[in-house]
Amino acid sequence: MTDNTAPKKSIHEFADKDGQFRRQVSSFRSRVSADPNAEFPAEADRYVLYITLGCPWAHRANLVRSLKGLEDIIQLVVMDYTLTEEGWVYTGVDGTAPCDPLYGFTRHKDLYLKADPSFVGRYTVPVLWDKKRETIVNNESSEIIRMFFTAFDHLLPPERRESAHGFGGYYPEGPLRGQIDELNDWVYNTVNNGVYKTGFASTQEAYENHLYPLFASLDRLEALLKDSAEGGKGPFLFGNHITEADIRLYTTIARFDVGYFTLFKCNLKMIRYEYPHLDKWYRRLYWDDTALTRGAFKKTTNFDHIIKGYAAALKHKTYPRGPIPYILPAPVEEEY
Ligand SMILES: N[C@@H](CCC(=O)N[C@@H](CS)C(=O)NCC(=O)O)C(=O)O
Repeated sequence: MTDNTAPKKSIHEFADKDGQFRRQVSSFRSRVSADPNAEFPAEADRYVLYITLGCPWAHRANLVRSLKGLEDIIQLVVMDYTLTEEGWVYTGVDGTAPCDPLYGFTRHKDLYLKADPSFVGRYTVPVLWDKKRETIVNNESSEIIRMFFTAFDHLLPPERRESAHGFGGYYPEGPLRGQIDELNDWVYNTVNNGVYKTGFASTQEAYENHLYPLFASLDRLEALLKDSAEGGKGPFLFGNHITEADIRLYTTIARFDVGYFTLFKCNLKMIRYEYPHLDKWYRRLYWDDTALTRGAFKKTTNFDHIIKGYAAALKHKTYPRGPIPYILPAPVEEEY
């Protein structure tokens, strides 16, 4: 039997031998907890979030950190957007950190090896680091955002606590939770990770096998948002409130026209021209600066790092300058 997942010669060789891209399973899976006696209790100035601004998975964590107003509680470290043969590195380019502020490392790899000298695998972002125990708590974005939703709530003003929002929370208890999970599941497989399976495919067959399901899912999301808006349910995926499903979809849609369409050949349709409801949903989130988001979507979206990061990952010598503008203006009231 062929071992499709055998070690690769280059860090930039993303597809396995059969032409398919398979995402590595995250290794550090502990949780920060509100319980003061837990192994990783939620405390101010104890945890550090390591990211690059190009990465959509890291973006999820950065976005929820901002949405929740955890900026003064969880430290943020931003690395260079260029994936090198050594993995993510520190260079200080374009406003990124010159080196790791805790240990002076110049490679992200060294943080993984500090946590576990025997670690083998890809040195991914995001990473949530514990300064006290000097180890990685978790490197799986879907779990980091769930911790951020609730674990630090006792350190936040009452209106920012998940419990204050009842059924309007990001991942509320009750019937909506199952619906969010269900949507997350197909969106992850065909959209969030679907763009990677399409863009990193190294055979025509693998590319096409993921391209069509990706656009079928975008069509499905467009229909869902159209129904929701026309049925008066509200502008978001589950009505009037932003949920985890909006957050997880946003970081992919923000990269679509500027990165996946151009560089990953996900180019059957553009969000801005062919998906009016999806585009309106996206623009509403990005441009919002009300108390609902306090500008968190725009603040955490860096198109320059996204475009340059994807071009570098594919080893392109140039990066695309279009489409201009990177995002269309905020929707006006008549559009709602
Ligand atoms: N399952 C992880 C995936 C994270 C991931 O794959 N991050 C990419 C950047 S977009 C990475 O760090 N890649 C480095 C590499 O592949 O060497 C999560 O959602 O947190």
